[in-house]
Amino acid sequence: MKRITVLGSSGSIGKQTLNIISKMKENVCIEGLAVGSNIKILKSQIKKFKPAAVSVTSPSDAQNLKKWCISNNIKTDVYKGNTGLEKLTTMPKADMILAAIVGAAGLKSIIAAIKAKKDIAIANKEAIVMAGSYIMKLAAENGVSVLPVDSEHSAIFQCCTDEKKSHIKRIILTASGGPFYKYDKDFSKITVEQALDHPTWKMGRKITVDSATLMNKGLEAIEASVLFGVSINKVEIIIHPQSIVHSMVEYVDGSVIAQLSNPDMKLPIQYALTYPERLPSNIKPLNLIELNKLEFYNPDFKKFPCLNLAYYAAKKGYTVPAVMNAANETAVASFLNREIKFTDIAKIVERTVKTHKISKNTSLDTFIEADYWARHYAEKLIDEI
Ligand SMILES: NC(=O)C1=CN([C@@H]2O[C@H](COP(=O)(O)OP(=O)(O)OC[C@H]3O[C@@H](n4cnc5c(N)ncnc54)[C@H](OP(=O)(O)O)[C@@H]3O)[C@@H](O)[C@H]2O)C=CC1
Ligand SMILES: CC(=O)[C@@H](O)[C@H](O)COP(=O)(O)O
Ligand SMILES: [Mn+2]
Repeated sequence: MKRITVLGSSGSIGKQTLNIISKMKENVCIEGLAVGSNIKILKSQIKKFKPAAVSVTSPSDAQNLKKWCISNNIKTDVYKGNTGLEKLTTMPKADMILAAIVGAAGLKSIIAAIKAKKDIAIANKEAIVMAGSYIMKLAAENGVSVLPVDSEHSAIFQCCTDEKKSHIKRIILTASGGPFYKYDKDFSKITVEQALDHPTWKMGRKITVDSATLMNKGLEAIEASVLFGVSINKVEIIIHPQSIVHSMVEYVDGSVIAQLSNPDMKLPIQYALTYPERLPSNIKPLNLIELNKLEFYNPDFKKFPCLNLAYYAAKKGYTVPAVMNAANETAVASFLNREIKFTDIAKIVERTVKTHKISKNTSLDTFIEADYWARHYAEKLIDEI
């Protein structure tokens, strides 16, 4: 029996993870759950999964939840704040942490989990972009596996089993293109509702906006380079509107290996949970005849400047990806609050990245300081708009 702690259990990935686990009771069970402030969803998850402990952000939420557990005769411990999140993450009985907190907010819990020698199923791509080199080094030192949950990276992982890195010629990362790939109207007038209308995936709000700007694919290119130890120059992006081919790996002999399925995050989540086993799943079987055609196009780097920014950040390295990520998180939150235009997102990220003075120190504190600086700088730019 594998014992899993799910960080971000009230989110899109978190809820799908619990859905899968509820159908795999003989193989996997829940040890801990963490949310930010969505106590309503957490209460229903506590009732169903009876975790040993949970964690929430605010002290008052934690206090009320403790009372609720006592009055419902539930023996779940309740932790609070960042220290509570780390305590939950390092609970001795957990075998694996599923990291699905959105944004840099998830970084410290991932570090704590690795130090406690927990395997990581990682959805939280922002943490990898921010401090990927540090995370991977720490994982290697602690003998910890970092298993991808992101659909493209799960695909690449499945296309790479038992292959030498030197055999990889390039990674071909597929992108749906988001809602605006063929959009020919004024991008500055794009509304929040339009940006949240993703053509193939139903996800949290932040990643959905990233898919619309194609920053998601930029983050994923960096994520692929870090997770698979491959130069960013070997990571290429290709638009594939059907989201059936989740990514491909081309080898030096010209062989290209791809992983296909209908778009459903339950598959990569389940694979990360059960790896190296494969268990049956209830995802819709792939019917290529019914699908009829799979299309592939070049990405438009002019229309989607975030793609260029991500490659620029990856090539500069050191603190630049952390700065780009933090500026993007700040700008996307501001767009979602209807404070800035869709096109301001890339502008704010670019100005923040280009103003930043790179630090070549690779300590965790350096990445955290770069993230902090970038958030403040981006906020200043937003105030000036
Ligand atoms: N959704 C998807 O299909 C995919 C997502 N990913 C990645 O997975 C991650 C999660 O995405 P998604 O599930 O869509 O996001 P959601 O916005 O749906 O969920 C985010 C989760 O993070 C929690 N959270 C946010 N801040 C904190 C905090 N400070 N402390 C504790 N918990 C916090 C939220 O809790 P609360 O609800 O209480 O605020 C919620 O449970 C992202 O990094 C995303 O890029 C990758 C591939 C696919
Ligand atoms: C499901 C998943 O992995 C997302 O990251 C997805 O890739 C988003 O779609 P885009 O290809 O539009 O960014
Ligand atoms: Mn993805």
